[in-house]
Amino acid sequence: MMCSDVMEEFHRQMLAVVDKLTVLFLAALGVAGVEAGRKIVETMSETVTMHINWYPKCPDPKRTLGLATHTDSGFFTFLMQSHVSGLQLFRREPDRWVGVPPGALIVNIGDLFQILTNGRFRSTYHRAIVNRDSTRVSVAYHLGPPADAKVAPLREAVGGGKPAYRTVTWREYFLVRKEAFTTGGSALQMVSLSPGDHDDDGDGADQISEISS
Ligand SMILES: O=C(O)CCC(=O)C(=O)O
Ligand SMILES: [Fe+2]
Repeated sequence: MMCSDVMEEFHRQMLAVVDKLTVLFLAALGVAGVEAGRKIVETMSETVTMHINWYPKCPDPKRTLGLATHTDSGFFTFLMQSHVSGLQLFRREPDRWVGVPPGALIVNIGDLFQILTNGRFRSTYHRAIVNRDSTRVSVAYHLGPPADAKVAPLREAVGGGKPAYRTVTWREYFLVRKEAFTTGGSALQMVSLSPGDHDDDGDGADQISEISS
């Protein structure tokens, strides 16, 4: 079997999982009917990118990172990793880094899904550390909308309240993230409709990186 065949088969299988999972996420938010959910899922899986990350071993792992602290910007990411651990998730109360057991299949919520669900599902800060003795491989399957599709909080997620975020396209949101990256701010706060109210939208990756594991 050629590599492209394997990737296509993987993609086909992943879309089936995405379909099931998204319908469940949306049902939890009260999006009426499977059909309405399916429509959103279709938009959701229009931009798929797959990253294969390879982390070389490092003689002094404390002095570097394999992948710096970030949230994924799209809707969500499925992350598979080899038997070598390295992925860490940022958790609050108390602020700390939590290691993910090797071999676990991770589903990371991205920023656009946080916007779509009006903050009911929250994106996760994560990073990858390197290993002294072993190289590590991970496969990230990122899902997002077409670059110019408008993403706004779903009516069902807003309920009787107010939308917490303004409408953005992914293309536009990339620029906001770039600005946040250079200023050390939080991109989600920058598209928030009431910035002061979202303290848990993150302090920006720079500050979080300071917190030791
Ligand atoms: O290698 C990992 O475990 C993390 C990869 C990741 O966060 C990404 O590709 O966005
Ligand atoms: Fe990531």
